[in-house]
Amino acid sequence: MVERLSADERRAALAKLKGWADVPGRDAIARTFIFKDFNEAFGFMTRAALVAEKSDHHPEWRNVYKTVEVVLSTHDAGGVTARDIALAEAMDRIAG
Ligand SMILES: C[C@H](O)[C@H](O)[C@H]1CNC2=NC(N)=NC(=O)C2=N1
Repeated sequence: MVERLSADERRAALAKLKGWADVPGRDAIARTFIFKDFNEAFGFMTRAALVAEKSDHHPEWRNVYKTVEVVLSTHDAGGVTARDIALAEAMDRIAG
């Protein structure tokens, strides 16, 4: 059973990530990615989806043209866990 991060652990994790922030009123983190065009945005989502599937940990995301809004939280734990941080790191790497 993966455990929710404490507030301190989450703050430290956010400091390591690029452009992720707490979601007000919810135990989740979010980042909005803006790409050159839809092709780049969807390519990002395709690569991130493969990582999500491989790690069995999936994002909540919304894509409008070149923008991808991502929210990460571990549903089974009811909040942010190490799995969310790992997926956020992977997304940051994919987005470059
Ligand atoms: C059965 C499957 O392993 C679980 O439902 C996984 C799938 N992907 C998941 N993704 C996220 N974000 N949180 C989960 O708790 C979760 N659980």
